[in-house]
Amino acid sequence: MSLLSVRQLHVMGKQNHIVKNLSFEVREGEWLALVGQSGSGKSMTAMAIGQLLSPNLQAKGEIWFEDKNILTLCAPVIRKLRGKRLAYIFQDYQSSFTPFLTIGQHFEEYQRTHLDLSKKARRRQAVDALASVGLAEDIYSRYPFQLSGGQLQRVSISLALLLQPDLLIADEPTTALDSVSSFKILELLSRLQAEAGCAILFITHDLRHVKKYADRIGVMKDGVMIESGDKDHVLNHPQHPYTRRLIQASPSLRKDLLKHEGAFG
Ligand SMILES: Nc1ncnc2c1ncn2[C@@H]1O[C@H](COP(=O)(O)OP(=O)(O)OP(=O)(O)O)[C@@H](O)[C@H]1O
Repeated sequence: MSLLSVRQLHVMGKQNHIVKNLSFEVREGEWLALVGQSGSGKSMTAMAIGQLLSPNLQAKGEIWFEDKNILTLCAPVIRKLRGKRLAYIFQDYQSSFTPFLTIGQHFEEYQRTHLDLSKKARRRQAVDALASVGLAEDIYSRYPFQLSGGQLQRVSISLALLLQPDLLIADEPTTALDSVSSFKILELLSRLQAEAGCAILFITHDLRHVKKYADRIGVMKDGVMIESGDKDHVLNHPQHPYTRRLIQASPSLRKDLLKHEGAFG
């Protein structure tokens, strides 16, 4: 069943038309990857979904989250939705943290806004959340600058999943990490998704990252969705020359594509 339905979305600045007539759906519990090279409008699409666009940009169209058109919601309602049902993790996770607050204080802030729990229960919940992403209890008292990039991104995942959202929007969450940490973060996301049953809208410019985890893929170019479908279908039978070029840019994917075309072409 469809959880999020983006219909004829346009994102515009004063001088530029960034996202053009974009329509797609995210189904309950699925992993949908939005791919495309830098500047194709993936992040602006993600930001429009949570009404997080900067004030100089305007979104037009419809973004249905269950029975609500997000683009018509007022600020307090969208804030509530964003905290509870819809969560984000970003490539630039460092800036999601306040440098002078400990990790525990970040949890506290989030929990006080959205939950009614005792101090003891809040601490227990935070420590359990940290454990679920493989982090020990002592992280709770540390400051963000005392953690590695991989550890900090794990903390932001545990915060994002704390309220068991229905949709997690992950905007290039591994781009700033080395390849070992990236792999671990993707494995972690995949495990947590299976446990929590939430849907993931995963934004990346790297098709290799989606090969293993995504259910479906949407390919964006210059603000337009040029191709979408089941992951295996898109990767093995790309219809658009641009999708083909993206696949060919990765040696392992290119090999698979050639194998398929050899077998079926
Ligand atoms: N505040 C803004 N005002 C005007 N244009 C903007 C603004 N923010 C982004 N853009 C432009 O929108 C276009 C799409 O940017 P977006 O960040 O969505 O691309 P992307 O596909 O996510 O790329 P990347 O993979 O590099 O993150 C770019 O040309 C960018 O310069």
